Amino acid sequence: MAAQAQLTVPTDAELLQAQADLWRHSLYYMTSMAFQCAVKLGIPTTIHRLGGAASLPDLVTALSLPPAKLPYLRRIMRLLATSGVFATTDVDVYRLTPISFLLLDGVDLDGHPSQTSVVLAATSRHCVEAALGLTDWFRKDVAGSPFEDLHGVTLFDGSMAEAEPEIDAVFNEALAAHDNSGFLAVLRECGTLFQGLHSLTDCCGGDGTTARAIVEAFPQIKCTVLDLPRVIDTIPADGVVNYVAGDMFNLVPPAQAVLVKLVLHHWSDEDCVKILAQCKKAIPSREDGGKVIVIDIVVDSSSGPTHEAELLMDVGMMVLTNGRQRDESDWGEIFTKAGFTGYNLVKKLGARGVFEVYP
Ligand SMILES: C[S@@+](CC[C@H](N)C(=O)[O-])C[C@H]1O[C@@H](n2cnc3c(N)ncnc32)[C@H](O)[C@@H]1O
Repeated sequence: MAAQAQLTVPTDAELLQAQADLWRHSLYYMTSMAFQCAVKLGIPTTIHRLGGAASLPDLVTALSLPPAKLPYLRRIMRLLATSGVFATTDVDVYRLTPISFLLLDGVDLDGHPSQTSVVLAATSRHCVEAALGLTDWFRKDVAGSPFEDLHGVTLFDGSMAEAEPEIDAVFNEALAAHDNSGFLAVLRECGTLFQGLHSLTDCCGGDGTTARAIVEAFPQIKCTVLDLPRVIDTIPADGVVNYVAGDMFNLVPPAQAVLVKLVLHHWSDEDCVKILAQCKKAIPSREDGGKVIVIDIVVDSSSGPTHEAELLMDVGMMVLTNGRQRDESDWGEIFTKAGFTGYNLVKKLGARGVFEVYP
């Protein structure tokens, strides 16, 4: 008979704590919904307009809520303060934290655009219903994500624009806010990556926001943006950036460096290898200064509280797309398979890693 591992039954204290943890895990979505509610009510922007701190009666008045809702608002705000969305020092007075600073409408935070649309998209009925479909999806032999399986459309490929233009607009706004967030910090913290470059192709560069920021900081760099025709055809020529319509799986316009920012986490490993192989064809040898700059999430178990966010983003990718978040060794493997000789993880900024990858 196989030896049985000795079963240690948890103590009363451990089981009582476990029950509280079980409530927390089962009710995490209440935090997401309270967060969505605060964003939809405009609480961060209202606190900002009220001078950076607001009492509950101030909020009720400024938001034109029925006075009878004050005790309920207190309960939502208490939860969100415990989660770090707001800070509270005096009883019933709430202040902004870095999280709520990211949710201000019409306030320029120097390269950190408002993430309101990210919250609205991530907590939308479409995403929540896709996540509710995970169990069915696991039991079915289907290739697409739970989102595709449930809604019959793929995010960001144009198919949702036809089926549901309103929600497609919310998702596209969220994608732009997410992808544009923090790039000026990359230029400030990792500027040496771009110094000395004479040309750069931003692969999947969308409307050119990133490329224009690069040219503004490094005017000697001739920037080209590659994106699909349906994106490029809507961009007016600006005389700053060269816009090329095409398919990265076929050809990436040649340059000394290629930037691939927040693209690869949307794709499978096999597709990442194909995309990076095209990027490699676009650049000169390492001796001639050729390189690919990859900016993407790097899962890192030593990154403290950010690690949980990295894992949530990974499962989020699984529910919504065919992509995934990767740790450094996953990235290294993909770079090698695509034919690169080495890489340097130049810096980790929040959950994002900035890689220099050498041909
Ligand atoms: C996640 S966004 C990229 C974000 C952008 N790099 C940034 O940081 O702002 C994905 C972009 O890839 C483009 N795209 C998708 N498939 C493509 C393909 N096969 N060739 C070129 N661009 C593609 C989409 O049109 C979209 O603009």
